Parts: sequence; structure tokens; C-alpha cells
Amino acid sequence: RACVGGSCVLRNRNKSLHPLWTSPISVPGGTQQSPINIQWRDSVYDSHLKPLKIHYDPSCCLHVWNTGYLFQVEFDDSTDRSGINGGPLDNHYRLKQFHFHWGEINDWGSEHTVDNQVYPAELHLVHWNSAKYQNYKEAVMGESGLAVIGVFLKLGAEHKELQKLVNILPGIKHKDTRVTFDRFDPSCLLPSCQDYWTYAGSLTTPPLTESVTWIIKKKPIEIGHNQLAEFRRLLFSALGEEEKKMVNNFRPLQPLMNRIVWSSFQ
Ligand SMILES: CCc1c(F)c(F)c(S(N)(=O)=O)c(F)c1F
Ligand SMILES: [Zn+2]
Repeated sequence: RACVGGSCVLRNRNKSLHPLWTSPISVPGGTQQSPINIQWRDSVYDSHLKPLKIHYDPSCCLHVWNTGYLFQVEFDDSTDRSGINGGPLDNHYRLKQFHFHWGEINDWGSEHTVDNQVYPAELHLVHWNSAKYQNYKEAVMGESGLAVIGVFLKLGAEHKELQKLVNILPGIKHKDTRVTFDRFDPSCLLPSCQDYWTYAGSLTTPPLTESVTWIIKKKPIEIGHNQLAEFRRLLFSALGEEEKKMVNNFRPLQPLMNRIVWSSFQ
């Protein structure tokens, strides 16, 4: 650490690691961090878990941008038009954005694992508690602030609707670039099976706050090899900087500690 004028600058000791992970990878004192390995046989069926109710209005879709760590599709969250409730949730949660995490090769890339099985990518749909908080920024920092649906991606048939998004990725190759993207309903990216696991966790990116109710779908969706290859053509780096491929943008597994993973199915 080089502490100048009270602000500590972490030295990036490891050039190949994305800057996000040269800082401590777990929050000091964090007791419910994400992602985790879900051990299927240790998960506990909760008969009181209701079906998750999901409604997304395609007209809420605004744009896609390259955050310098992943690409993110942003939604208009000024009304409750798009969101979720039911399942493990006590309130309505508004859809704010969705994004993916993936590897440089097909052998890894997801953040969560199931019985230590890794998937090549994982989709996260991020929602915030609009009954308890005024906006997303406050919800990120607060108790029961966020609900994130996680969907595993496996290689197989090309995903027709996802192709709409893949087609515009060349337009956001570099960090902080953005393109308009509208009339997209992300429920087309959910598996038809309703089964899910749920547990109390955190953001997997800074600020790593423990404000997330995770809802991890049991069944993966399929995407084509060429579609995942297109994700890997994105860059962490900005225009004019030395090119760094946007790959391996997942956080390492975190300890389960004193938590139970609940299942909506037997
Ligand atoms: C601060 C914006 C943000 C989130 F709110 C979030 F929940 C997640 S994640 N992987 O836990 O779903 C992000 F990756 C992320 F960048
Ligand atoms: Zn994520």
C-alpha cells in the first residue's frame, strides 16, 4: 500500500489480474459474501417459498454499455413496470440492469457453482427493493436492498433472442462506450423451469455489500459457441489504451460460513 494524504492506493502487484481484484478479494469481516458453491444435497427445501413472479416491460430497456469489467443492459427504473416479487421476497423489486460473467475458455466463467460444477458463463438480473428504498444507489448499500436472479449459461444451441444483444457488442468494444438498445424483454433469457435456490449474499463486485437476496435458477439456458466467442471480443481497456480482452470477469468462490441455501423444489 502507498498511503498518500490519507488515501491508500493499492499497488497493482499482479499485472494480469483485473484491477478489481488486486484489492483484498473478500470484505474484511464479511460473513455472507458471494459467489458460493451450492452443494445440492446440503440445500434445504422450504415449502413456504412461493413461485417467483416476474414481469418485464420491453419498453423499459434503454441501452447497453461496457463498464470496463462487463457489459450491462440498463433499464428505466422510474416506475414498477418491470420487476419481480413473490418467491423469497417480501416486497416488489424493480429491474435496474442485467449483465454476464464469463471465462476466456469454455471450462470456466460462472460465478456460482453447483456441486463444484462450473459453467462457461452466468447471467445476473439485478433488481432493487422499491418498497424500502428511494433508488438503486441507496438499495445497493442497504439491508434487503437487492434481489439478483442468477442463470447459468451452457454451450449448445444458439439463443435466438440473445443474438439481438450479441449483434450490437462490436459497438461497445471499449470501456465506457454505449449504444441504444430497446424493446428487449429479458424474461426470454430465463429457463422455463421455475426451480431455484435462494440464499443471503453480497454483490460480487465492489462495493461487495451484503445486501443481496440471491435467486439462482436450477436449470441453465443454452447459448451458441459463436455467441460466447463474441463476449470474449470485448475489451476491459478504453480506446487508445493497450488492448486487454474482457474475459474471466468473475469473482472467486467465497466461504458459505453460517448460511443455509434454501431450495424451492424437493
Ligand atoms: C454495482 C453494480 C452491480 C451490482 F449491483 C450487482 F449486484 C452486481 S452482481 N455481480 O453482484 O450481480 C454487479 F456485478 C454490479 F456491477
Ligand atoms: Zn454479476
